[in-house]
Amino acid sequence: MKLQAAIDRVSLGDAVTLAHRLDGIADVIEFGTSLVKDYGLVMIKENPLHLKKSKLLLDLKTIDEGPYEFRRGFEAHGDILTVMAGSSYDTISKTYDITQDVHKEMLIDLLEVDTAKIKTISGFKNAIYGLHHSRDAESNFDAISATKKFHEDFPDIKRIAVAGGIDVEQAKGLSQQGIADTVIVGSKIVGEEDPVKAAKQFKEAMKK
Ligand SMILES: O=C([C@H](O)CO)[C@H](O)[C@H](O)COP(=O)(O)O
Repeated sequence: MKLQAAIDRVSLGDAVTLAHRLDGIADVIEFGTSLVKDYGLVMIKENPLHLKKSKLLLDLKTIDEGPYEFRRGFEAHGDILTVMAGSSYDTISKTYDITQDVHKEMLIDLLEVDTAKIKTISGFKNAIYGLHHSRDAESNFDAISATKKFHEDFPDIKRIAVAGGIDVEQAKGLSQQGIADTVIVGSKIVGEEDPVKAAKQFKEAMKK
C-alpha cells in the first residue's frame, strides 16, 4: 500500500524543502490545493522539484475547463492530477484522455458525490478513485468501513485512495484490509513537529 503525503498550508519554499525530505519515504508527495491556489501552477512550474523516487501529485481539484487545467498541471511537472467526481462526465472523460495521452495518472476525487454519480463515472479503468471525507465536515470518518462498503458497491474499481484525517491506526487498518491502493495523509504528517519521523511511522505501520 502506498503512502501519499499531502503538503498544505505552508509557503512554497517550505513545501519544496519538505518534499525533498520526504522523497523516497512517501511514495507520492502531494502539493495540496491550498498550495496550488496560493502560488499557482506558474510558480510551481518555475520551481521544479526533480524528485528522485516519489511521484508528485498536484491536487488541482478540477471541476470545469478540465483540458486546460490538466495541460497546465502536467506542464507544471505533476505526475498525477486530480479532478472532482462532481464535474460533468465530459470534464472527467476529457481529462482522462489527456492523462492517457501523456502517460501520466489522474485521481477522481469522490468528495460529496453519491452512489448514482459514481456509477456514471466508474468506467475509467486506469484512474485512481479517491474516497475523501471533507476536512470541514464535523462528522467522523470510519475510513475502513467506508472502503469496505465502496469495494462492495464498486468491485470493478481497482485503484482506490482514501483521505480525510487519516491517522496511523487507520492507515494500519487500511493496509491490513488490503482493498485501498493508497492512503493519503496530510495533517498527521505535515502538522507534526517532525514530518519525516511521522511519515516513517506511517510506512512502518502500513507494512503488513
Ligand atoms: O485534499 C485534502 C483536503 O481537501 C484539503 O485540501 C487533503 O490533502 C486531504 O484531506 C489529506 O489531508 P488530511 O485530511 O489533513 O489528512
